[in-house]
Amino acid sequence: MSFTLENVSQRYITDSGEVIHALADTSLEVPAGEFVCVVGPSGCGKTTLLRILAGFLEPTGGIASANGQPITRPSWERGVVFQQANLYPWLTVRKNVELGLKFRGIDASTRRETAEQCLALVGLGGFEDKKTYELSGGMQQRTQIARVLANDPEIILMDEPFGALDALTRERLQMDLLTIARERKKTIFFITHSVEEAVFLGDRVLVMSPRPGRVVLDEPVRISAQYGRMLDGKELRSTPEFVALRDKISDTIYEGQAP
Ligand SMILES: Nc1ncnc2c1ncn2[C@@H]1O[C@H](COP(=O)(O)OP(=O)(O)OP(=O)(O)O)[C@@H](O)[C@H]1O
Repeated sequence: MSFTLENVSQRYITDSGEVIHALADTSLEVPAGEFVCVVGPSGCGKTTLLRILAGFLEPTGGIASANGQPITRPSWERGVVFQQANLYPWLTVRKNVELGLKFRGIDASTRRETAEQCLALVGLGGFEDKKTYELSGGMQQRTQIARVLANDPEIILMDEPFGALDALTRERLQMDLLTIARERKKTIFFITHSVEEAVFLGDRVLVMSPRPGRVVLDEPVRISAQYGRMLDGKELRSTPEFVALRDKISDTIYEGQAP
């Protein structure tokens, strides 16, 4: 599923009446199956953009569409993964993953089978009957990803999903996410504060300016697609292409900041 933004902008009005211009006119076309990473300084409107795409927020200007249809509400076709897993602690891992399917009225045996498949896909086969508080942070994040995958969304919107994880767990999850994105042909919109993560994962990296945010660099990347099967993560991060892209993107972010 593709998505587009046509002159999308966002102004918030705070409780004290202040108008915050969070997002300037932003236009973007993302074809089905593309992995787009978004980086930019804190407060530049990345999460605002994700909330608009998720259908949590109607933009104050412009139109956001998925497959040509205006986005007006949340939909299971657009799954959202947050920095915190937000799992239900009183439910097992399996029941957490089944929840969206249950809300959609899917029968119990299909739910069970789908949950098992998705948990196996994120490397949590055998953990189905654990309570979520028995899991590590990385395993909770895997469960959250399985919960989204269970709905088989065509677009996955991810807001710093690995930001709270230690470096090793983060790298493992990055590799697994790349495999899932390729095998399941998902369109992914991935927000991160890490330029390295963006270059590693993305087919394309968008850099946003400080508030009001707009896209100041739209860079094709495809490092993992090019080298992913030949090199391990560490080797890949030291290729000249990787280093050059990382520096270009970092420089663009820093150039946009006030001195
Ligand atoms: N509901 C709201 N009401 C008022 N202002 C808001 C609201 N939500 C966000 N903002 C403001 O809009 C701007 C953009 O916020 P947003 O969360 O989209 O940025 P971000 O790039 O995701 O930031 P970060 O990288 O720190 O998570 C910020 O200045 C924020 O304070």
